[in-house]
Amino acid sequence: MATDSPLIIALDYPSLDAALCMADQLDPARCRVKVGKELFTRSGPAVLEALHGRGFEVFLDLKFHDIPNTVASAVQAAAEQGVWMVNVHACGGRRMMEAAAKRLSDNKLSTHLIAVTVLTSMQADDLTETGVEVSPAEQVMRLALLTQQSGLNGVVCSAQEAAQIKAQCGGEFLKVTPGIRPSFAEANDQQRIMTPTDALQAGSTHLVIGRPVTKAADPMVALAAIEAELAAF
Ligand SMILES: O=C(O)c1cc(=O)[nH]c(=O)n1[C@@H]1O[C@H](COP(=O)(O)O)[C@@H](O)[C@H]1O
Repeated sequence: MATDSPLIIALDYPSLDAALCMADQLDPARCRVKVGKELFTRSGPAVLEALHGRGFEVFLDLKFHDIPNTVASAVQAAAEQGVWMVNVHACGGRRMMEAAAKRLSDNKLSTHLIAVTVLTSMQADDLTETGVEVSPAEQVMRLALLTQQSGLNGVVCSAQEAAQIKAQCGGEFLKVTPGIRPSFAEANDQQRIMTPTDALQAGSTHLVIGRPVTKAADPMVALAAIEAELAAF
């Protein structure tokens, strides 16, 4: 089922049962869901079948980063399982991203392909330790432009960088932003955060939200509070 909601709920659970227990409380008309490394490593493609069977559009977040042929083949495998979106790491470089995008278009696969720029858990000193001497905002912009030139549909970035990416890459280029923290939620391990409304105002096209909903005392109350905030936007 297609939805025009910007919300993507991260199903970061250690088992298929736990993930489906959450999914069964969600409405595919009101959000998409994200399957990440922990859940996919434990449950495999069965989780994709189960979520598709419930009508959800799925973002398969495995952040591929490898040589071009390996990443292109992994992206093709994901798309052939019908996922709505899949991602790679932009720091894998132009040839890796171009190979992945070409593999999708050669096979007429319409899955959205996006690239992670700088993880929302990172700050300037984390980048410095990896040899990147520019600020997170500069590095995100550099990788966003590279991603666009490589033919991908958008990036994962923090909402703090969404406005600049919108200005340079345009409104159609997807800005998928994790690190979303409603005022009632803790930051946890996220560093570059923003509230849902501020994120949309800044130009985010999709908001990835995990623990503020999934670890809330009542996940549905937390989700309703976020939806109410966005409805007023
Ligand atoms: O690619 C992602 O989805 C991602 C990229 C990034 O830079 N930061 C980030 O937090 N994520 C994912 O977004 C989700 C955020 O979850 P919460 O911090 O619980 O809201 C997690 O599943 C992360 O793996």
